Amino acid sequence: MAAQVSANVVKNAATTKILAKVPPPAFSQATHRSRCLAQLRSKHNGLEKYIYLNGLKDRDPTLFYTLLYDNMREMVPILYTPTVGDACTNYSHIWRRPEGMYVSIGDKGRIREVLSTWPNVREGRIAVVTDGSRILGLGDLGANGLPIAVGKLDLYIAGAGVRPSSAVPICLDLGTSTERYLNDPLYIGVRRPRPSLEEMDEFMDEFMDAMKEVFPNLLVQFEDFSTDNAFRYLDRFREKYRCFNDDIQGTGSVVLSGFLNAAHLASHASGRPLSEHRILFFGAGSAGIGVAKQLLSFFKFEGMSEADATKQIWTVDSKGLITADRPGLQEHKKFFARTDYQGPPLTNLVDIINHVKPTALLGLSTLRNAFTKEVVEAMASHNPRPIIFPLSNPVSLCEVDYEDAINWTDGKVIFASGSPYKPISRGERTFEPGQGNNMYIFPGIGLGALLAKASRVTDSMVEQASVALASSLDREEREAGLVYPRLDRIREISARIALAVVRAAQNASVDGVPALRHVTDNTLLTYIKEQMWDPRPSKNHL
Ligand SMILES: NC(=O)C1=CN([C@@H]2O[C@H](COP(=O)(O)OP(=O)(O)OC[C@H]3O[C@@H](n4cnc5c(N)ncnc54)[C@H](O)[C@@H]3O)[C@@H](O)[C@H]2O)C=CC1
Ligand SMILES: CC(=O)C(=O)O
Ligand SMILES: [Mg+2]
Repeated sequence: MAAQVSANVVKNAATTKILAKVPPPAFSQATHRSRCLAQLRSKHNGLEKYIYLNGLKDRDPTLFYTLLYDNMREMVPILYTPTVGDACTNYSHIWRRPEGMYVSIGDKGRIREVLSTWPNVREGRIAVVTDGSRILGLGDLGANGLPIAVGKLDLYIAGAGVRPSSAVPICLDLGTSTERYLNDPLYIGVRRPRPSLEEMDEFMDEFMDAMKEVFPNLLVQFEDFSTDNAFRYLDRFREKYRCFNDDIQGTGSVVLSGFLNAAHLASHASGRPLSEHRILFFGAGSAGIGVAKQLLSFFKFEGMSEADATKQIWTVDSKGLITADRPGLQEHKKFFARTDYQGPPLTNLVDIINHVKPTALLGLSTLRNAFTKEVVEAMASHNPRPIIFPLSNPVSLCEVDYEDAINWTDGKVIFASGSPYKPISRGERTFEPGQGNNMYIFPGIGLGALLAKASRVTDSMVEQASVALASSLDREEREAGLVYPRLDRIREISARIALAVVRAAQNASVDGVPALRHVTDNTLLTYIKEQMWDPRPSKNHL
């Protein structure tokens, strides 16, 4: 693309200065892609790589997305977790150019006007919206949270074929409670504490109303709101607008999917039925409780009632095992609070494991190395193949490193982490970790919801997305004992998830394209794939 543009310039202008910008005669796109990869690999750390890629996207978006498409395993950990965490933390310092929209608390009363400044509002299809109050597990980063929205949208573009011009990254700049940013002369956001709940509710009501008016075809993905607000705004808006919360629903869906595959492997080893799985959640925030609620579907698939399914789940927060008799328990923790434990508070994780005897331990706590050797060994003492999913992001907050989990279980662990780990070789064997990250699911949910023109995102759409992901492993991946498919296949997988989401929307009568109801699954899948934007120049751009 750069070569074509420059060639046109040469035709129309005869100045040596412009001629000097023409690529060399032997220029080829293929060589240039290799050159860009070499430049990327020459950078010394993740943040430098992030800055390089960010510049490349600005200079030549088609080249950037082609490279991303062809090098998902290498580039996703830079543009997304873990490195996007560094990018967010340091965003005010590495900022180069506007790459998304800020809607500030000062814009209250004129949000519609602000949103209308976005170019091509009619093309807007997916907005990832964060208020920066809980970016990954890194806390309140305020206006520095924008790169998480940009990174998620890059996954929509590369992983589900959403057109770049349809992607709308938004950071709500509402202040921050992080002193260090308020005192940083380079801080990019408004310098004020976060608003009261009342003021925030007014802002959010106006924002969502304006979004619908300005971007009539948009799906809103709420991302990385602090836990209370994540639940509150999902409840408040889910029936009224086409929206979902990625940390609650996307994470729930992706973990249900990995758990479906993991539970089969574990039950095969133990000989115990699927209905007897016992799941312990370490961390009971928006992600922990969102996943726990979604895992009720696992027991439901085994024919159990919701009440019986709830008994198979235990939750732990910073004060220990969550029991119903704990004074002042937050609303979102009540559903799974245990009523069958009366002893002194259980605060030590090994004691809790020995009490619960879980088959699975899921970490969504933001507590680095919380799954110590003793914890992992306790899990292995109760299970021939313990399921251990340390899901906190980025890697610096992960509950246990893959290598430790392998060593401490003698390779028996069934493992998936939120951020990526590399495979580990032991003699003849190679152990390959799963990545239990909502990045596998939200591109497909978004694509399906858009193509169905769904008026809202139902629980059944989220659940069916999960089932589609779980069943998307190919034979080689199953034989390798994986619980998630490999990232290189994300487009194929997103198309299958989108198919399941369209069907679920139709079954729930929230779809808006009657013609798609009567086509076969094969025809629908072909249609979905045809709609996916492909950055590679030789492909059809729809
Ligand atoms: N893998 C994935 O796809 C996703 C991962 N996450 C990760 O999940 C983590 C949690 O996110 P949220 O639920 O929104 O955060 P949160 O801050 O609301 O929840 C954290 C939970 O961990 C508990 N916790 C903190 N310290 C603890 C300790 N010492 N012992 C026991 N429990 C402790 C807290 O009490 C709270 O219940 C983050 O690191 C986030 O990156 C979130 C969404 C998706
Ligand atoms: C993956 C993700 O959404 C999170 O860590 O918040
Ligand atoms: Mg998130």
